[in-house]
Amino acid sequence: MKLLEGKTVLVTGGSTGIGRAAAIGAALHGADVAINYYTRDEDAESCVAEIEALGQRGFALKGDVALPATATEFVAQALERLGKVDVLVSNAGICPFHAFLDMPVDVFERTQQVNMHGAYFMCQAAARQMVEQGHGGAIVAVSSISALVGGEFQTHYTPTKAGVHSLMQSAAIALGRHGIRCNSVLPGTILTEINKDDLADPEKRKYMETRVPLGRLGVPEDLAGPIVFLASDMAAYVTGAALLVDGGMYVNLQ
Ligand SMILES: NC(=O)C1=CN([C@@H]2O[C@H](COP(=O)(O)OP(=O)(O)OC[C@H]3O[C@@H](n4cnc5c(N)ncnc54)[C@H](O)[C@@H]3O)[C@@H](O)[C@H]2O)C=CC1
Ligand SMILES: C[C@H](O)[C@@H]1OC(=O)[C@H](O)[C@@H]1O
Repeated sequence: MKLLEGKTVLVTGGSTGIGRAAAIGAALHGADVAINYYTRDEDAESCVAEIEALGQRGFALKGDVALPATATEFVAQALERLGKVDVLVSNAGICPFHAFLDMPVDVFERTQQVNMHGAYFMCQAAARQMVEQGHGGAIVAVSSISALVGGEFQTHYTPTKAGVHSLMQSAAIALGRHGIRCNSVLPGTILTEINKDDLADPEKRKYMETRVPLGRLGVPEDLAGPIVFLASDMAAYVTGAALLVDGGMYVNLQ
């Protein structure tokens, strides 16, 4: 069964990793898909090629989510090229691992701007369009297990993920009357570009694997099903919710 037949889905940071898996997952479920991305044109082009190979329409638009204008332009282009906006997957994010005591101000500020401001502007722009269309919609934000637990080298990052989680809760209230549902997924440790260097240390990787009751780290495709589900009408009465997708890592105390 295709869960997103006839829908138009927008994905930020859709060229690699979790965003790409969500974009392809949405296309597999019958959606036309627009992706935003920031670097590496070839990754974005190959993602669009995969979407089109599945028989769906797709396009990629380069832009920095930290800037409000990127959000308005992304939504405007989606409207012009795909006709409407039904779903936003707010996924773009960075995690430049760094110690707390000597955190450079620019690394701290950029992490807030991309992860938190970016999610806010994108969700607001998509929601404005959904309200204008008048037939509801769904927003799925990629938060993190890090919204709930800390990380020594993520003191600038974890508050942004708690912020995204909180944004979905408040937006669910603000947008419920318009039939727009807002939920978040909370991935555990998923093997992507964002943690390639951090997990290059075999000891660290082994340790992270042992934390997961299901016995392995995640792959981007592990997020596709939960994101498609929350975006779809199967989740018609789900809003303000947060879904851990972590192989059980969060509950693994001992
Ligand atoms: N990989 C993991 O273990 C986890 C990742 N996440 C979150 O998942 C999201 C996606 O990350 P991954 O797929 O893991 O890594 P990734 O590095 O493969 O993907 C990040 C995506 O965001 C885009 N991006 C980065 N800065 C941007 C900007 N300023 N404007 C527009 N796009 C920008 C990149 O181009 C890329 O497409 C992030 O929000 C991250 O915080 C959450 C929990 C765990
Ligand atoms: C980038 C990290 O590996 C990843 O980011 C998160 O949000 C997870 O908590 C992991 O630490």
